[in-house]
Amino acid sequence: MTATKGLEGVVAAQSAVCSIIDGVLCYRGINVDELAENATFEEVVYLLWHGALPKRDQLEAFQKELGANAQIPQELIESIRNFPEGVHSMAALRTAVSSLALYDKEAQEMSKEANYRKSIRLTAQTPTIVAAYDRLRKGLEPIAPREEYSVAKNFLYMLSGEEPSDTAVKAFDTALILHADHEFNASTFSARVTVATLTDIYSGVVSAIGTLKGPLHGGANEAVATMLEKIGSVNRVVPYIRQALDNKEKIMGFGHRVYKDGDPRAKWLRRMSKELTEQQGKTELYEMSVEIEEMVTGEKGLKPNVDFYSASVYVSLGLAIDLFTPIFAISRMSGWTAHIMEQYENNRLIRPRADYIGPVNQHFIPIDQR
Ligand SMILES: CC(=O)SCCNC(=O)CCNC(=O)[C@H](O)C(C)(C)COP(=O)(O)OP(=O)(O)OC[C@H]1O[C@@H](n2cnc3c(N)ncnc32)[C@H](O)[C@@H]1OP(=O)(O)O
Ligand SMILES: O=C([O-])CC(=O)C(=O)O
Repeated sequence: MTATKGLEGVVAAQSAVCSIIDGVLCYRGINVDELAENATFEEVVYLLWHGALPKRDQLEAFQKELGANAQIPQELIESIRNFPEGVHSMAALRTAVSSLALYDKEAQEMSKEANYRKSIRLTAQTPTIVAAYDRLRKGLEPIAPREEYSVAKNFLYMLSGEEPSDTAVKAFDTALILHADHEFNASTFSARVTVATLTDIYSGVVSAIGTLKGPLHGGANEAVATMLEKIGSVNRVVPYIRQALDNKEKIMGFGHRVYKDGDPRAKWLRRMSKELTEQQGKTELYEMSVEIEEMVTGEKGLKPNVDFYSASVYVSLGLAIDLFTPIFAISRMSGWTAHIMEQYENNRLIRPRADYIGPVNQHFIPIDQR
């Protein structure tokens, strides 16, 4: 048995949720470019879960359902209030989402209908958790979600308590669409491996959150923002990137396991980054990003992935850097749950083999003879 390192190119299962074929990303067969241009995040979530876009009345009912399920239990708010100071934002999210299961009477209920209801609650409550966490750590009281607001508007509203601008809501909504699903990425795969044991949906999404946290995956958007902060100005880009490349360091936000010719989501975020940084008078952020792209693509042939320009988009929206990966999770919760429901529908335990390379024919040696 020989192993394929990192399972590169291995087709692990069939799925009808999301495809990447010849560098084109589709959700349920619809090009993500069309969705980013025309859809709302709620329509995309419906599409991922139901396999087709909602009709008007279905969408209205769906939006209502999400709005009505966005509240989180007061016990959870008190628990987040008591989290130790300075904990990692993704550790906080992982624990908080895991705790949701403790207050959900249906947590262990495995019917298709119950898993759908839990997917609604998870997708509606995750933004509320992230906003509550951000306010509580600042010594502020959480702001209750408004039932009539979209997921994007509600989240921005719950962070500040102020009505977000239409531009901010639109940009954030598009970012949520672009991050919603991505075939068998690492976090989705861990969710599927987890639930393939027929454990509950909460266990699946908690595995996924832990996986998304890493800097080679979702954690890269925070790492990009930290790099932009460290670089500080356009004229420092070349020496900074030069040194990083010479030291064989990875430049965060570049490269991809599947896309070798560029991530189709990056062009959207690049455009949004240009527009928003101009509006916010933070054009240097965009200029630095473009300069980094030119250098990394020019020297290494590596193209920006979804995490690269999302960093300057989120900075322009005034979001705290360590919320960037939790924001990714807010969106990806829809994809994780779509995949989990698909896995339950046609389940088989996921259990590959290892190519053993350790010692053989070893024997137990009594402790005083070792
Ligand atoms: C939402 C997402 O998860 S998108 C990805 C987010 N992650 C990042 O942006 C982190 C930076 N990028 C990377 O680490 C990688 O490109 C990954 C993890 C995305 C893909 O990894 P893999 O498919 O395993 O590629 P791998 O890490 O083997 O890279 C292949 C070669 O390109 C180089 N390389 C890949 N990405 C980068 C990078 N960002 N900067 C510098 N060099 C890189 C590697 O060093 C390696 O070079 P070598 O062959 O000389 O050793
Ligand atoms: O697919 C991947 O490997 C990572 C990625 O881009 C995503 O999860 O959006």
